[in-house]
Amino acid sequence: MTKPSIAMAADHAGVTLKNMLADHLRHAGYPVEDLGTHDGESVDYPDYGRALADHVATGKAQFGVAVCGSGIGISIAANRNPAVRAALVSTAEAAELARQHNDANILALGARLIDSETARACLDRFLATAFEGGRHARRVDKLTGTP
Ligand SMILES: O=C(CO)[C@H](O)[C@H](O)[C@H](O)COP(=O)(O)O
Repeated sequence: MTKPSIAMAADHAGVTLKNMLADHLRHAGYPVEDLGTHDGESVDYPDYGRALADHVATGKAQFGVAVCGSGIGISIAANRNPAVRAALVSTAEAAELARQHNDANILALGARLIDSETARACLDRFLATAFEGGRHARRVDKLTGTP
């Protein structure tokens, strides 16, 4: 089965975790596009959150992974795009619910608040879980103003 394409972005605080997760995904056979940042030089998370959101919203990638120190700033930035549902999670259960109930299209992680094994588990569960639809579709539609 064809694997969905994944775009990834991080600020300086998230670059190490982002790179580790990109390697993990490539090893598992996912097409991955890395939108940066690429080193530890201080950068601004809104720039990366916005670029990732644009990428997902325009269909260049099916899903996104956003990482900053807490995951908060970059998820706020990504969620300013109305086509994006970025979910900041710290457990695999939350990652599963983000897909099942919210049809989240970006997974956000806080590199300073989560260990790499848990982050990998969150990502794997996120990508393995389908949107349930049904009553959840009505609610997701309301997020974008669809009657
Ligand atoms: O947006 C954040 C906080 O909600 C992220 O954790 C950033 O990565 C963080 O603010 C960066 O902080 P730094 O002191 O400039 O490394």
